[in-house]
Amino acid sequence: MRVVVVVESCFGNTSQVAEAIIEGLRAGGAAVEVVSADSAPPSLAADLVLVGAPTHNMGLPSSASRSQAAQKGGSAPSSGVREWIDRVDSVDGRVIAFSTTTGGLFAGSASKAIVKAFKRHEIRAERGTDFTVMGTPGPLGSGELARAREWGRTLQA
Ligand SMILES: Cc1cc2nc3c(=O)[nH]c(=O)nc-3n(C[C@H](O)[C@H](O)[C@H](O)COP(=O)(O)O)c2cc1C
Repeated sequence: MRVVVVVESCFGNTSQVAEAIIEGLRAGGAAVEVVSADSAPPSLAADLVLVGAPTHNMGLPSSASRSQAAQKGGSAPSSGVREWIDRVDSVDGRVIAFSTTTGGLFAGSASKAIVKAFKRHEIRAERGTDFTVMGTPGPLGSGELARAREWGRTLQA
């Protein structure tokens, strides 16, 4: 199985989750390529395309929210998953979204926003799993990396 993972991250937590998912996928024999959303190509073809981002303001990061992340010590990529989806021509393969969130009732979810954004481009994406961070810079909640590895393993099926 060939997998492409498109990821955005300001403080590194979503990237860590992506790496753990990839470990799980590779343990099952998948060939996995990871690409940063700011340099992802407009057309992708794979058996599985995973798209992950941190939750900002209950949805996908924007240039304004990335600047806010940078003010809090994170990095601010010039563009991310939101802009990549806007310039996507085609994605051939099953698409599954994941995200990191602080959790709770009003946290929102970037994975939900990813599914909606693809829908606007008439591309079907499924909502995968959200992983919990303990605060804006992280760290990830206890056990979340193990859960990400396990999730990666199940995606192999
Ligand atoms: C500007 C900004 C807005 C945020 N808004 C939310 C939010 O609405 N809901 C939430 O769960 N987390 C929110 N967060 C926390 C992020 O989810 C957290 O920083 C992110 O998951 C960490 O992932 P990263 O290390 O990959 O950037 C926000 C963070 C920033 C910087």
